[in-house]
Amino acid sequence: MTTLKVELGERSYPIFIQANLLQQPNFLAPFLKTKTVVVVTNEIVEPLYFPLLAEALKGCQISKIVINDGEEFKNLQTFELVISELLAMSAARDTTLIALGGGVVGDLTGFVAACFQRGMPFIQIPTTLLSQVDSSVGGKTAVNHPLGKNMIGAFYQPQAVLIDTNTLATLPEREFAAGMAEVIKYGVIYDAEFFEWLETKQEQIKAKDTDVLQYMIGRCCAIKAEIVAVDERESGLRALLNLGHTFGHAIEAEQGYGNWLHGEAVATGIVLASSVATKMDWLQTSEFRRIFELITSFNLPTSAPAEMNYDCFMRHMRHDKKVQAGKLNFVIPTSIGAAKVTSQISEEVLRTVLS
Ligand SMILES: NC(=O)c1ccc[n+]([C@@H]2O[C@H](COP(=O)([O-])OP(=O)(O)OC[C@H]3O[C@@H](n4cnc5c(N)ncnc54)[C@H](O)[C@@H]3O)[C@@H](O)[C@H]2O)c1
Ligand SMILES: O=C(O)C(=O)C[C@@H](O)[C@H](O)[C@H](O)COP(=O)(O)O
Ligand SMILES: [Zn+2]
Repeated sequence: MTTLKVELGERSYPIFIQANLLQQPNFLAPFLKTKTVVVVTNEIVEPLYFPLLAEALKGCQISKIVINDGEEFKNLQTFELVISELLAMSAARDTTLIALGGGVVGDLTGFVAACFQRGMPFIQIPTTLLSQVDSSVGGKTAVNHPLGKNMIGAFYQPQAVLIDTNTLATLPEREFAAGMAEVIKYGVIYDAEFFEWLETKQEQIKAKDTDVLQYMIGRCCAIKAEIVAVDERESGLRALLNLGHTFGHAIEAEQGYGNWLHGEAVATGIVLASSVATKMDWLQTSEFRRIFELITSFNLPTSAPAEMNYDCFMRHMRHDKKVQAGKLNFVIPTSIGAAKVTSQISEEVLRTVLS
């Protein structure tokens, strides 16, 4: 078992990572305020993992809310639907919400928890690689708006993050690869040694070696916990976690949140940001190549949809949350293991990279 902690004073919480965690007796009990629990999940995950969770919650009064599957359902309509179901079942402020699923279920459930009666406790049980390494940790909760990704949300931390790596056994390969984009991100922005480790462990990662996955997920959660503890609300350091997202979110919004997966858009965004960095002479070409090669080795896309030109990107990117005083800020790698946030990118370079 890997145990980590997100240090946020009285809002601190643990992260547990273990194969078969869902089958450990009483693994949830310490984090429940009362014995009334509502599990939010989706139509794909529910038949796979709700029965195990229900077994672990024996003795509690359990209800479940099953939402539609897909990023296009991470919106205000689903938010309202979940709130209405909570009201219909007379959920109260001390009911615990449990998010069982990927980042869509986690982000939406967290936002519901932040808003329902102005805040109720929630627990993250992430079941995709992406949600285990990134979205379940750190308290960014949100839904999308047609005009912009994660435009409506709150910073709201869970009571605990409980990761059963065995759930990855049923995850489609394309979804696993999408999660690898966020994994690679941590190496690029923060940890050169981890990036090198990823380069050498590609085969074991693809083979889903249990120990290798446990270490990889643990390292990502540890980096994220460290960053969030320093800068919970993204006034500085935390913005680095947004590497690739300014371009990536533009791709997702342009596609109407279908077609491209979040991780795929982020992978392409990382390549675009790295390309900007080399053109501005901030990143060596040899390092650009290593980033590009690691991303392509997991079959992730590296170029934006052909129909998206500079103007199209700019139209979406003006809604980016890192806009300050009307200026767009980009996260740009400066070497493997380090990145900076800057608005000082020439229009010419941006036009070249986005054309
Ligand atoms: N809050 C944050 O800090 C943060 C960080 C990164 C990403 N995100 C958000 O996370 C979302 C992406 O998350 P995601 O990649 O997990 O997508 P997702 O939640 O859509 O899950 C991907 C697919 O896998 C299915 N699935 C989930 N677990 C499964 C399992 N164990 N076996 C089989 N199928 C399974 C889902 O039903 C879905 O079809 C995006 O909305 C993104 O914006 C948030
Ligand atoms: O936790 C963070 O901070 C991140 O930026 C992690 C990202 O991987 C994630 O996709 C996040 O939801 C993006 O946040 P946003 O503020 O750009 O909507
Ligand atoms: Zn992301």
